Amino acid sequence: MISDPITLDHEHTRAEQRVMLALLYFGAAAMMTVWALESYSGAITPWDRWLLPISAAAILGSALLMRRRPQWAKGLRVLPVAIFNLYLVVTLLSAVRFASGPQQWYQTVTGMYWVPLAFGCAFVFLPLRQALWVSGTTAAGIFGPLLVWSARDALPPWFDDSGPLLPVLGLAQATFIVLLAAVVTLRNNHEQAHAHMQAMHALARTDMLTSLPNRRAMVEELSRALVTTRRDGRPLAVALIDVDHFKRVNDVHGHATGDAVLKATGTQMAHQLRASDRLGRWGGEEFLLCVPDTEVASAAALAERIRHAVQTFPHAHGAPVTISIGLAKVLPGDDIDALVRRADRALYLAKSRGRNRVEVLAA
Ligand SMILES: Nc1nc2c(ncn2[C@@H]2O[C@H](COP(=O)(O)OP(=O)(O)OP(=O)(O)O)[C@@H](O)[C@H]2O)c(=O)[nH]1
Repeated sequence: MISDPITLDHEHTRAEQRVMLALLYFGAAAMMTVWALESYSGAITPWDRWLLPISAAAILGSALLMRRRPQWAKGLRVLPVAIFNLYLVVTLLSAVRFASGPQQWYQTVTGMYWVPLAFGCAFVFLPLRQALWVSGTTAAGIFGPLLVWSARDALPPWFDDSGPLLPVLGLAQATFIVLLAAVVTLRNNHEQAHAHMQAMHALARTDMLTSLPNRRAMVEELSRALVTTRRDGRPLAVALIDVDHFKRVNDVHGHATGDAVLKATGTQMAHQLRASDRLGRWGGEEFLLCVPDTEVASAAALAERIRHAVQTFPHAHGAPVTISIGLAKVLPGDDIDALVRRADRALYLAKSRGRNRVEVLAA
């Protein structure tokens, strides 16, 4: 059976949450690995010795908080992104300004390597507008001071001597932000189109008046049920259900009352079913019920329950409404037409034997 959109959405959110948490654990572990490598090789700066593990711990902490409070997780996502981006701005600018010799070069270059990752995190964790804002702020936080220092000749000599490093780096990072925004926009468009298609698919298979599956959906249901029955040799019963003297309801009480009766009858019948049974509007005042995995005797008992529920329902127009039900079981070699035709023959019997009854076609 196809999962309903709410279940699918819930599963999607849970899967997304799992990926986000895995990324945060991985990120914290990567930061601690960098810390260990740099500490071991002596390339670590005095501030990174503390800032790096503190930031990693803060990211891990926010991951654990998101796990503990899944209902806040969406709002909390900005936290690890802000921690990482802030750490990167501080450590990079400090390296340019306060580190010296090879340590300064190493910390600046590796810092620049991590900047695209900061943008990437923003676009993975946050909605598009927020991601653009965070990335823009991060880029401004890094390149703003670098530009000012460049204008004042306060940058390390190798920065300007080795070529137009600052504008090229800035352009590369800006291009990366544009690329990420484009990818996310394309993905959002794709998701919207997909959701729209799902809605259209559901609409095309739903009867507007009763909100039950329509004939198209029931034909699909029947063909699925027939495939399963043929494959597993499981029983299958199908019932055609027709409202008795429905023309009279329309003629006496009006078309609007007729519509209300069809709606209420559909709802009453649906209340009697198990999750695996499928009821749909076959057309006009006729409904079709597909009862998989059920012997015809049990299906007849279900049909009787449905008939009784409809008969006893107190309609707003004050008169009882009854239904006739024709039931048939699947036979070897049956296709949809053959099966429904036998249910229709059984329905004809129910009508001709006085209505408000269930008839089963033996073969
Ligand atoms: N209000 C309303 N009436 C509908 C709808 N679809 C079909 N009908 C009416 O249902 C009536 C069916 O009438 P008949 O086929 O003569 O059957 P019946 O009066 O129920 O008689 P039996 O089936 O022999 O018991 C027709 O008058 C249709 O116009 C609908 O969506 N709304």
